[in-house]
Amino acid sequence: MIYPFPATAKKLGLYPVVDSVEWIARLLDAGVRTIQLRIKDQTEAAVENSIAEAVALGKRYQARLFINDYWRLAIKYNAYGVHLGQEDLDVADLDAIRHAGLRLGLSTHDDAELDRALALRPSYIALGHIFPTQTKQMPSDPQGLIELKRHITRLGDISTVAIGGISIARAPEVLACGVGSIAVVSAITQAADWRQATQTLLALAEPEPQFGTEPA
Ligand SMILES: Cc1ncc(COP(=O)(O)OP(=O)(O)O)c(N)n1
Ligand SMILES: Cc1nc(C(=O)O)sc1CCOP(=O)(O)O
Ligand SMILES: [Mg+2]
Repeated sequence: MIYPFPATAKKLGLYPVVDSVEWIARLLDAGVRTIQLRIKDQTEAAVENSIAEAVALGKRYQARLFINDYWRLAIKYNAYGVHLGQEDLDVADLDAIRHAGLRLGLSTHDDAELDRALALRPSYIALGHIFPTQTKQMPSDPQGLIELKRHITRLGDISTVAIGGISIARAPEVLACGVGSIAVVSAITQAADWRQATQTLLALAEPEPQFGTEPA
């Protein structure tokens, strides 16, 4: 029997994905309460301090801080959660993450990946990439809104996150598909005015109330 990962809010709201502790600090201060530290292709030694600081900030702001990829360090510093992609799944120790009580978010890009993710009973499922993105080279085509809606319908009560090419202009149509969260990189980090962009996206995404009111 596969035991589920701890639940998170069904609607995680605005979910910025950023590559530094500086971004984590400024976005938590701006009111963001779901966020991911995504540092790519470094040694564990090189990212350890950043992960420790990000987790401490997440706790100080009572935010949902997910660590991308570096699941061992996420366990070591007791992060709120870990985000893993399909390739990460081939090497990560999911039992260790589950036993440590961390939430797990999983990337998916098509029905086969969705089947695999569902079987693992994660805390949320990310659906990407919805639109073309300049932030990451993607091996697949964008899924678009019709596929997003189909996946959301299939996923029912599971917490869902849409990612990939989501701008302020496109956020309303993505949210209208019923997804619980919009994950964004460039819409905030490349914005002419990141504070204004963050406030606009926070208002659009309307997250649920914070800790204490969500499922254990
Ligand atoms: C919320 C969210 N969704 C998808 C991803 C992508 O994760 P992954 O497929 O593991 O790719 P990398 O981010 O590791 O390049 C994500 N990070 N966050
Ligand atoms: C990190 C990442 N993962 C994706 C996926 O589809 O799995 S798309 C993506 C990049 C998203 O950046 P932006 O908001 O700038 O398009
Ligand atoms: Mg990954």
